[in-house]
Amino acid sequence: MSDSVERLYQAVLAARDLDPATSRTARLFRSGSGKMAKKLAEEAIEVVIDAINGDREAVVRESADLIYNLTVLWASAGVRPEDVWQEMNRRETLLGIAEKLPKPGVKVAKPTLRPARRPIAAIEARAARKRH
Ligand SMILES: N=c1c2ncn([C@@H]3O[C@H](COP(=O)(O)OP(=O)(O)OP(=O)(O)O)[C@@H](O)[C@H]3O)c2ncn1[C@@H]1O[C@H](COP(=O)(O)O)[C@@H](O)[C@H]1O
Repeated sequence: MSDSVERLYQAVLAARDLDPATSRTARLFRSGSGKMAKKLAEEAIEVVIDAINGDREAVVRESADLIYNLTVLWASAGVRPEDVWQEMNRRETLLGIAEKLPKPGVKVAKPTLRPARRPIAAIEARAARKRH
């Protein structure tokens, strides 16, 4: 996924200064971050509505629009996809460590004590007695 988002991000950067008459992206950049944020929010709401309605195909289509509008807003805010991947990696590492630690307030069960094993020497002595 990150590869196609990278390519889309580069395409958005390349379209930023094109003729607004032919490029939706250039139009969005002319309109400013308020309009970009509004488009992103609209697409997010469309995804939510389609998911609630159980329209899987529409969720896929609207998700692609959502990601496009997200990359436009990133480009406008000076955020690069790799900045987001880095943050995701940081969380993955952090949560990966956190998963291994006991959660605060959760009591860790004490290991149950097993009955002591009979000494091996005693077993060997019994085996020796049987042989005689
Ligand atoms: N990936 C996309 C992309 N995804 C979605 N969209 C557009 O965003 C629209 C979704 O918004 P809406 O549903 O609001 O569509 P609308 O009703 O026509 O909305 P308005 O923008 O007219 O208000 C879709 O219909 C697409 O036209 C995209 N527009 C452009 N790109 C890519 O962006 C790059 C630059 O393209 P241009 O903007 O055409 O220069 C190219 O690589 C394109 O492939």
